[in-house]
Amino acid sequence: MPPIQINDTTLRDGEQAAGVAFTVAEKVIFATLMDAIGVQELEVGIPAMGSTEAEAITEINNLGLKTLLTGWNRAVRSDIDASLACGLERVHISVPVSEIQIAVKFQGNCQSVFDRLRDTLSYACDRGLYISVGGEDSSRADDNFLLDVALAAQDWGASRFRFCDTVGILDPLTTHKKVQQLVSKLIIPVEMHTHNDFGMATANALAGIRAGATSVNTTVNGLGERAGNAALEEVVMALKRIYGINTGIDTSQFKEISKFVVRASGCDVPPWKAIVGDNAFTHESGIHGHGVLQNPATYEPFSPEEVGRERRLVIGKHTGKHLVTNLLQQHGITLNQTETRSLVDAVRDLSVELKRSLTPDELLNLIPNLN
Ligand SMILES: CC(=O)SCCNC(=O)CCNC(=O)[C@H](O)C(C)(C)COP(=O)(O)OP(=O)(O)OC[C@H]1O[C@@H](n2cnc3c(N)ncnc32)[C@H](O)[C@@H]1OP(=O)(O)O
Ligand SMILES: O=C(O)CCC(=O)C(=O)O
Repeated sequence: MPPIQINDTTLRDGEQAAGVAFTVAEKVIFATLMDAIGVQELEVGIPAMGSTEAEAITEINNLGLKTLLTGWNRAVRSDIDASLACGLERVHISVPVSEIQIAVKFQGNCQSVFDRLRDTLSYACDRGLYISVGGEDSSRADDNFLLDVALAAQDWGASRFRFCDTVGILDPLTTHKKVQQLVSKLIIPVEMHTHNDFGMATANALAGIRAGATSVNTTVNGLGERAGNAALEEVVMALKRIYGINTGIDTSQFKEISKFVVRASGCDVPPWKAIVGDNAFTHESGIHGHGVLQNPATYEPFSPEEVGRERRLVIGKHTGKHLVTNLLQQHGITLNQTETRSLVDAVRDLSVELKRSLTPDELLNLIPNLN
């Protein structure tokens, strides 16, 4: 498969998550962190939103980062002016392509999609900008209409077309079919933009890549509108580990960047969240512990260090004798078989009572001889 470009939109679609509002300083730090780990492109915000957003974008643009910076725009000339005022050299222009979106935005006038696109594309082209075009709600659009819009965008100077599953209604098989059709007819690259309303944002992003898309939108932790977007850490690790595609991104900083976004957004990630969740490399169950103690690959798809994590073995309701014995050995304690079995039973009872795993001290306190 060809190289894949990550175009992270935490600063645009990530921040559109209800209740999230990054400060200028947070946006600048985030962009610097993403640049440092080698993310190729950032959708850096919406210049037309006004002065604070424009200030953040301008400040990031002035840093001279290696990562490419793209501003999000409606098909409106004043939006392009706002992007230019921030010093951006790359703009993304979005047009609605489904019947329902065209109805609410352009009063059902499909010709308006082409007219506005042509107008803003020529306006941006005349100013020497790199232009990406997005088909908002591509997944619910008529396939022929979507293709006509994408071909028109290509003819009028767009350098990339974004396929958007705006309300996250696709599954990977349908995504593959739709994106393959688009890719086969276009010369310009196709970018995937997927939402997680049915929990398939990452899977659909990957399906689009399998179908020939060469760019993909992500957000850190999957932060984004409603149920969020395809998560940076999931897409990059799946590309690397499932398809053998190295994006060149330093994945060892994923946990640190995830923590930064948790703090800046005020949105925590659940313990079971892939890659960055607290439990992603934590083992408690007896059978898993028994396996991991001999060979971690029995229950880990890749090593935690690869994404800035550490393996944790904890004692709890599901723990068996091997894990308990291992922890006791670390404290220089050896029990016979009967004592170990009694201890495992006591661990189960206390875990149920406390409704959590036990600390090492709590485990040691259960040993009769130590009480
Ligand atoms: C699927 C997506 O994520 S799309 C991106 C969504 N992101 C955001 O909306 C976040 C930032 N948005 C904003 O700050 C504001 O919406 C602004 C600055 C862009 C516009 O603000 P306002 O002038 O107050 O308009 P408001 O937000 O109420 O309505 C949106 C307007 O944009 C128009 N519009 C929406 N999409 C497009 C488009 N792709 N091209 C052209 N016009 C569009 C709507 O028809 C409506 O037009 P109207 O002002 O003539 O009625
Ligand atoms: O870029 C576009 O056209 C819209 C992107 C978007 O946020 C979406 O469709 O959910």
